[in-house]
Amino acid sequence: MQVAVFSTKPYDRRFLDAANAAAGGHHRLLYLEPRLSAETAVLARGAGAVCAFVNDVADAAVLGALAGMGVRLLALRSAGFNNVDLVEARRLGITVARVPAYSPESVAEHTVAMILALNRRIHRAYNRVREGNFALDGLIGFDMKGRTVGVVGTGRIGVALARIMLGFGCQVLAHDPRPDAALQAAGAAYVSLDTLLAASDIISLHCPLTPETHHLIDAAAVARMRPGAMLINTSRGAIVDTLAVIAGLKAGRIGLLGLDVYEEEADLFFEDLSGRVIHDDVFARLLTFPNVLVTAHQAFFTEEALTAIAETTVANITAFEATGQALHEVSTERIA
Ligand SMILES: NC(=O)c1ccc[n+]([C@@H]2O[C@H](COP(=O)([O-])OP(=O)(O)OC[C@H]3O[C@@H](n4cnc5c(N)ncnc54)[C@H](O)[C@@H]3O)[C@@H](O)[C@H]2O)c1
Repeated sequence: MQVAVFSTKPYDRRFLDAANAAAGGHHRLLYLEPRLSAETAVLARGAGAVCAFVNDVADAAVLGALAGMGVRLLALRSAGFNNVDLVEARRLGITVARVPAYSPESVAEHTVAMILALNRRIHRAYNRVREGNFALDGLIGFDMKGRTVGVVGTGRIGVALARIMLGFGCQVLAHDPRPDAALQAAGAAYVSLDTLLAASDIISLHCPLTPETHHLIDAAAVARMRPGAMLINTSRGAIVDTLAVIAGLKAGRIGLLGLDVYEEEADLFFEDLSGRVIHDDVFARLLTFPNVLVTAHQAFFTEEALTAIAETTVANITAFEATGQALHEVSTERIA
């Protein structure tokens, strides 16, 4: 099958080529650097399938253009699918497939890296030592053992993080409309979101971005947090109202903030913009805080995750070509 692969970097090509070759090399993968958008959709002409990533846009206009060119499959190289208009895809007869689970540990372990780096001020210590400043003032952290960690969303990634935190000797509070019995048995306590926000030293977000979770962390949620609490978002940017969080940082309500995702990241992340002026003043303000650590949507970025993403994506395309059904279709009940 001919596949137009949008938003590709050299590493995407390496892993997708290997997965395609291992599966028999059946697909012609046309690698495209641009993001999928209304302007770039035309690049998919001639392809039966489009492969897209987290900041590609598959709204009604894009899907309409793709359907008009004969595209029948949208294969996402991600677990999240908040960037796709599923109702419109179904109406147009475009199957949407994703990679539901590709190494929850990759994201959970990056979350732990952010928690520990912020706690022990590693980002500041690294710069200090390089400049010959070996003073410790301002670098005081806290023992993780005995602290309360609130995990919002205990699916694959949230459970993996919760288990690591239990291993650190933390008390784990969880919030999810579908509690995980095994995690409960392992020692996590399910509570309301308000209780979790009020009782946690560290709050980590692992729910999907949906209309219900959009700006889940808003000014009211920030006001409920413990003064000085740590907030980590490695899920999707728009779960957090960035302006509310900046106000929380300025007020000292949020003591430490770790972001791997940002609500307006599409114009920034995955590109080298080091020689340019950042026009996003909200993002630029975030970078000025000494107690904020930002990584550019890299939580998934491990050998294991990239291998699994590529293999499942190729398997989705192969199955769709053979049977008309992808292995991991975004189920229709998720549309309701
Ligand atoms: N930063 C990265 O590189 C990266 C990589 C992969 C996934 N992600 C993000 O992580 C998210 C979680 O991934 P996953 O594989 O664990 O997904 P998952 O589907 O296994 O788990 C999501 C959990 O969130 C719960 N949930 C839904 N609505 C909720 C709400 N309002 N409050 C609390 N919980 C709620 C669900 O019941 C489910 O248990 C994805 O949706 C994606 O946005 C980020």
